[in-house]
Amino acid sequence: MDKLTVIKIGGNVIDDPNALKRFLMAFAGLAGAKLLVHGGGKIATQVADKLGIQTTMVEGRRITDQPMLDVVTMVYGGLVNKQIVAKLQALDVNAIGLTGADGSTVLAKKRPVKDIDYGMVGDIEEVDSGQIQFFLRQDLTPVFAPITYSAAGELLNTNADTMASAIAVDMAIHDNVTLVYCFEKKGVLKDPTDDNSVINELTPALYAEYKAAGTINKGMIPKLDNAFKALENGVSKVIICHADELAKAVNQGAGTTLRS
Ligand SMILES: Nc1ncnc2c1ncn2[C@@H]1O[C@H](COP(=O)(O)OP(=O)(O)O)[C@@H](O)[C@H]1O
Ligand SMILES: CC(=O)N[C@@H](CCC(=O)OP(=O)(O)O)C(=O)O
Repeated sequence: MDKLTVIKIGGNVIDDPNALKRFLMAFAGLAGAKLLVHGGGKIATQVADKLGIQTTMVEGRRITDQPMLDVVTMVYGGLVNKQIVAKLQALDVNAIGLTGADGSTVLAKKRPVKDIDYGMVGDIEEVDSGQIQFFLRQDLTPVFAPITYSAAGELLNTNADTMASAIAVDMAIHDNVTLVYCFEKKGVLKDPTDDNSVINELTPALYAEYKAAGTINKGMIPKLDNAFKALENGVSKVIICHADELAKAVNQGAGTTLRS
C-alpha cells in the first residue's frame, strides 16, 4: 500500500496571506502523495456580507439558500481554489483544482429537511477514490473545494472537514492514509484560552469528557466527530495541528493525535 497524506486547511489560515503562504510552502515540501481539501467559510461570510446576504450557521453548518450557494460556489470553487492552485504551481506542485463535481469525485445528496432546512447543503454519498487515484498517478496534486454535486446536477455546499474525512476514508481502500486537520491553534486545547495546553492524545472517552465540560466546543465538535469517524473507518492516523506545524506533525509529531 502506498502512503497518502490528506490535509485539510481551514478558513482562518486561508484568510491570512502570510499564514497561507507558510502553510503552502510546508505542504509543497511534504514527501509522497498528498492532496488538499480547503475551507474558506470566513471569506464566504465576508463576501456574502458585501453583497448584503446574511450568514446563518447552525451546528457549524451554513444555511445555504440559492443566493448563498452562488456565493460559496464563486468563493470556494473559484477564488480560493484557484488562488491556492496558482500558488502551489509557483512552488512546483502540479495542483489540479476540483470541486466534487469535477471528475465525479464527490457525489452528495441534498440534506433532507427535518427540524432545520439547511437548503443546498450536501451530505456525501460516494467518493470516486479510483478517479482521485488516477489524478495522483498522473503526478497531479488534487486541491478540493468544499462543493459537491447531486445526481440531479445540483451544486451543494459541504463542510470541508466532512469532505476531508470522507475522501480520506475512501482513499484508505487503496492507500495507507494519514489525515491532518490544520488550523490556527496548536491542536485540541485543554484550555481554549491557553495555546500551550495542547492535548497530545485524544481518545473518544476523553473527547466525551471535555465536550461535556464545555472545554471542547463550537467548530471543534464537528471537526472531531469527522476526525474520529475517519479513524474508525480505515484511516491509519489522524492529527489536528497548527498550520505552521504541518511538517513537524507528519514527520515527528505535533498537535493532537487521535487514538481509538
Ligand atoms: N478545546 C478546543 N481547542 C481548540 N480549539 C477549540 C476548542 N474548542 C473550540 N475550539 C474552536 O474550534 C475552532 C476550529 O473550528 P473551525 O472554526 O470550524 O475551524 P476551521 O475553519 O479550521 O475548520 C477554533 O478556532 C476554536 O475557536
Ligand atoms: C455546509 C457548510 O457549512 N459548508 C462550509 C464549507 C466551508 C468550510 O467548511 O470552511 P472552513 O473549514 O473554513 O470552516 C461553509 O460554507 O462554511
